[in-house]
Amino acid sequence: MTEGAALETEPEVAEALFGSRIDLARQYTTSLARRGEELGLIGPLEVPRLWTRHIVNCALVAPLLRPGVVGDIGSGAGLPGLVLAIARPDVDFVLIEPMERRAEWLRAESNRLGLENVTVDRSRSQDAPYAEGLTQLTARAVTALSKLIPATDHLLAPGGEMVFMKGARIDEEIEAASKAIRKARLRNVESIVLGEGITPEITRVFRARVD
Ligand SMILES: C[S@@+](CC[C@H](N)C(=O)[O-])C[C@H]1O[C@@H](n2cnc3c(N)ncnc32)[C@H](O)[C@@H]1O
Repeated sequence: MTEGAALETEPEVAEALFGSRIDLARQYTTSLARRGEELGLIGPLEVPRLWTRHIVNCALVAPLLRPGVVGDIGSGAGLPGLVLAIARPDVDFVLIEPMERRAEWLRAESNRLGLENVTVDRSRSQDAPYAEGLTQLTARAVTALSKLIPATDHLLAPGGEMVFMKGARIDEEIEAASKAIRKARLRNVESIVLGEGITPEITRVFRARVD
């Protein structure tokens, strides 16, 4: 058994989320558990709860993605970008991360895992031009919606979607971002809860569409 598998607390949930890609998810988890703290990617308290709080929590977003190119803003350790790229080999991912050491980790990990659907762009979202536009954007723990929306809306193609993971105060954040939401002309704004009754670490998502 790998260290990643040893950290798994809900094997049946993991298999439902990752299917035949479960071994890749285990390899990534093992690697993050071994090297994440030393590389400053995760705090020491996160290792024992890596699987539930981070891997499963991110993988719950996978069913919301559609074929196309997803930009993951501020991927850091690869959360949610690498987890989603493992769960959804039918979707292409651009991991947009400005910090050199983190971008290096993301490149090395995606190569090691053989993820052909991942490219890494070492830049800030504000400086990352995608002429054809991205289909969807994901982000987790980057910044408040009131700042994240104006820093990312230019990256989306018409009809593209923001799918941002948020904490328990999501509704307050949406309220505080009302001006940014109007300015970016976001439509179908909603807050979604994923994983209820499946895992203790539910995931909250802000989803909205651009015209
Ligand atoms: C707190 S970490 C979260 C990392 C990861 N998403 C997670 O959930 O563990 C925030 C990350 O956002 C990145 N970041 C900050 N500002 C950014 C920007 N303007 N564009 C893209 N990434 C940014 C940081 O370099 C950092 O890796």
